[in-house]
Amino acid sequence: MEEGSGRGDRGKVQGSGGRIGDASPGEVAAGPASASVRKAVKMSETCDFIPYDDNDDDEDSEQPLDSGGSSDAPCEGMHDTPDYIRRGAARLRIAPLELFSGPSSQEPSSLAKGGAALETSNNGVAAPKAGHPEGISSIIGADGAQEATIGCQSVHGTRHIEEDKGKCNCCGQLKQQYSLLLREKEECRRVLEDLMRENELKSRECHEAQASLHELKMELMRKSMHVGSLAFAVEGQVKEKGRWCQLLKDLSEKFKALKSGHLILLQESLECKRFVADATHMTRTIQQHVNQYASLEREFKDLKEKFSEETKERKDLYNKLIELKGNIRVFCRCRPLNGEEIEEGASMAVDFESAKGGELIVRGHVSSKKVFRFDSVFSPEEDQEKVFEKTAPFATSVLDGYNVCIFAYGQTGTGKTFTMEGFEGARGVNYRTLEELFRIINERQGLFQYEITVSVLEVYNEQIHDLLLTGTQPGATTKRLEVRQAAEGVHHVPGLVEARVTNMDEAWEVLQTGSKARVVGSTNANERSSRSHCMHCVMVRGENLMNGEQTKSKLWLIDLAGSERVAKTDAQGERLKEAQNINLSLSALGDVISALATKSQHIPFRNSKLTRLLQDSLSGDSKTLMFVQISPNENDVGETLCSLNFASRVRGVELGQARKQVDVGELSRYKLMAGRAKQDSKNKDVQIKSMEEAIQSLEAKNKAKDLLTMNLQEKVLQTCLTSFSFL
Ligand SMILES: Nc1ncnc2c1ncn2[C@@H]1O[C@H](COP(=O)(O)OP(=O)(O)OP(=O)(O)O)[C@@H](O)[C@H]1O
Repeated sequence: MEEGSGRGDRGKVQGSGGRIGDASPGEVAAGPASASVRKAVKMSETCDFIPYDDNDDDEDSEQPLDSGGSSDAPCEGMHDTPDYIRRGAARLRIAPLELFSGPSSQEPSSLAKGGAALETSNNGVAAPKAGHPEGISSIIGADGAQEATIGCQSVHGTRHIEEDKGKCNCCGQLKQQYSLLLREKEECRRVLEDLMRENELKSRECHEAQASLHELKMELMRKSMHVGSLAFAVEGQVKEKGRWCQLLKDLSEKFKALKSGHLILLQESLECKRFVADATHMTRTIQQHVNQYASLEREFKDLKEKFSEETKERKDLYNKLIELKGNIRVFCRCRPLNGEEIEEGASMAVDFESAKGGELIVRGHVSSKKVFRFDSVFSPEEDQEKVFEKTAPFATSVLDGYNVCIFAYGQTGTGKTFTMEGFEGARGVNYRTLEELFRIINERQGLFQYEITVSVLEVYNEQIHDLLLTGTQPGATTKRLEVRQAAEGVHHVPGLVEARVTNMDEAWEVLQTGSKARVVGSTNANERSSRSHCMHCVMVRGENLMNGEQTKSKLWLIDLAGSERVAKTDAQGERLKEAQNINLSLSALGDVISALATKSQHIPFRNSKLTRLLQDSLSGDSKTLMFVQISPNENDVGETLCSLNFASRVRGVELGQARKQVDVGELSRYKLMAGRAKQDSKNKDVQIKSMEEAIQSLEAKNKAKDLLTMNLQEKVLQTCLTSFSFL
């Protein structure tokens, strides 16, 4: 009983230990064995006889575990059937056979056959070699010993039956054995029941396992699908990754480029920082300069005002100086004896050596001498330059806005044209005055603006001709012009050509054009004598850029016709008429100048074309300079005295006739007059000198201020440039 119980427990333990649900695929193969066991049990329950058939086992073993036939366990799974199941199955089949076939019906051969069947069974299950003792013992184990004993007893019993037929003691034993076997059978049945329960349990477990397997398969399928989708997703992700990798690569390159750009920008930013620092510095500097500029501008404005005031002051002073010297000034110039005169042995009628301080002594006939005093006396040795030194201030007056008239008066051939025009290498007053005008204009550039026009005309036989009209030939009859009064104190000649000139070359070209057109003829008095008044009119329009003051002034440069007396020339007819007209105009000019000098109420400008033309430049605060040209020739002394008398009249100071041989009283009176005149002259000279000094100092001041202004302007300009170039 204990053995059977032990076997049953063992099988139970082993069976429960081998749960299909928990088993590996090899363990799941135990399913067919359980099925065969179940089959065997059912059969034993019905007929208590279980025929052993290897094929059935094989079939069972080959039959899939689950009805769905989805078992993966092949027939070889049988080889993996646990031993306890095989042993239990073998036992269940064999023992009842031996017991129920019993000693009554079974032969020892059948027992042997049973042993052989056992062997076969063992072979079929465990595959040991037939009859191999180790195989049997290994299958049967400890229980096998009992069975063997039973077998032996059966055999022995059989023998006793054969030997001792009818002996009942054996029956008792057999009954005991039988009862034992019955108990064992019961035990086996219980085991079987346990096994069946276990089997059912296992079946349920199997079903559960199948269900779980199915679920697992479904899960697997889902997982597979999921994996597929995941694979698809992964593929997509891989592609995406590739794209991202490419993007990353591109981004890396971009990043590199950006990094290098960043470095460049960093450097640039550093430079910019430096620039900003510089800019800040510059801004401060600019601000300083702007402040400086503002203060300079204020200073400049003040200077401008001061400059304007001082310019006016200078102009007034200069004008006063001119006025002190005389608005009507007379310079006497004597030409040298020409070659012909020297050849003829002509002697000098003019004494320059004994004359001093603008005095001129003319030796008259019968040992008489006449002293003349002029503003300046130029001996034959004094050149054009020396003459112009004293003439130049008039050019300044013109640019200051005063009308000026410079003319040469004298007998034919005394050097009027030479003084006014001169020639190349010895330019006269015309050229030099214009040159001086342009020099001063350039000097005043930036402060004043000037516009210069030049007209050239002649007055011949009391007719005005424009010498700049094209096609004008010497002696040809040109359009007659008239003098018109445009406004109070403004006279002009309508239709007169006014050539605008901007430099000396242009101006000189215009002057030359006019000179060439001048009417030239010959007289008995001189081989080349002009019988017309050649007049150059220079119009100056000026603007003071500091205060906007505008001026309009006129400069007349006149080479008058010869002043010889009609009687001396022996002129007749046309020449006589010319001479009379010349005398008329010159006489009218003398009258006008004389009236101006004596500040007469009536100035007879209308007596001749010449005086009408010169009206603006002879009246008011105009300046007049007369060159009285004389001949040194003793033979011309009469004409010389006439010219000098005329000039003296013009100057308004007539020292009177100097007599060499005069009584003491008369002499004393003349000496007293001369002394007074000298004193007056000296006082005037002192005044003039002090005024000149004042003017010079003012001019120096103005120059310094001009320089300062220009420097300031340059500085401001540089600052602005610097600012702009930085920005
Ligand atoms: N200061 C001088 N020095 C040298 N030569 C002179 C001087 N003055 C005049 N002459 C000469 O005397 C000559 C006559 O001069 P010019 O023709 O200028 O006289 P004029 O008064 O103009 O005569 P006209 O009335 O006929 O025009 C010229 O040859 C000139 O060169």
